[in-house]
Amino acid sequence: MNHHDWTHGVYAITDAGLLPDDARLIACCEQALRGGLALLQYRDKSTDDAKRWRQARELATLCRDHQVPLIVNDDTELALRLRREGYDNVGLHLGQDDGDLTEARRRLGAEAIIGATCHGRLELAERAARQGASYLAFGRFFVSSTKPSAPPAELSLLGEAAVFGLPRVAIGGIGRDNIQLARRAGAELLACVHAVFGGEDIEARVRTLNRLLAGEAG
Ligand SMILES: Cc1ncc(COP(=O)(O)OP(=O)(O)O)c(N)n1
Ligand SMILES: Cc1nc(C(=O)O)sc1CCOP(=O)(O)O
Ligand SMILES: [Mg+2]
Repeated sequence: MNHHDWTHGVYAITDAGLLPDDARLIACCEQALRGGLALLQYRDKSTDDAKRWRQARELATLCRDHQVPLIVNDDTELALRLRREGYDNVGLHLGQDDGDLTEARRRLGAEAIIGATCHGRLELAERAARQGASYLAFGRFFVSSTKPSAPPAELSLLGEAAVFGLPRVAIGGIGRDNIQLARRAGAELLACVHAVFGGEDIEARVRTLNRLLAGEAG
């Protein structure tokens, strides 16, 4: 797939509470894409497979139109099914309990973007890098209303993780007040749910985050 550089910038993650139906999900993601995303993640914890397939496929089409990769959270089978349909812009994000990364890499192929949750632990990052991760996600760094139970991590970890030579994602409470802090600590990708989808005028919200990342005042 021809896509923009996905290794730097705003990484938006969907939330079924904030985007409760297909129309809102697609309209809000389109606004976010217009604001300029490096990556978009489809994160839906429901067990409604038909809905998940329908929504993920629509998002894959939308992202392809914007030349942005769509990352499917948790679900290797769903990512694989989309790639087999020809959506080569689809990747996968795996947490520590979401299945085997080596196996996912084998099944999705060398080109697919596969990210791994590493919480606040360098040994998890080392293992994920060895197993073929494309990026390493650390967090949560700040208070997250989306996932208050996520274990906390120190910003200094981001600098230490440079040793793996993979793009570093910061997640957890990232927004306009702290995005520069996380960037300066070493994160190339700044993952946000609430800061992107938790209010009106999503395109403007993403543009503000991008301006802050570019070092301009928000
Ligand atoms: C970019 C990114 N980083 C971390 C996570 C969290 O993954 P996980 O620990 O599997 O938790 P859930 O998101 O599945 O609740 C993520 N999704 N994306
Ligand atoms: C999905 C997720 N994972 C986290 C982790 O630390 O692993 S924090 C988080 C939620 C991020 O949402 P918000 O930007 O609204 O805080
Ligand atoms: Mg998960």
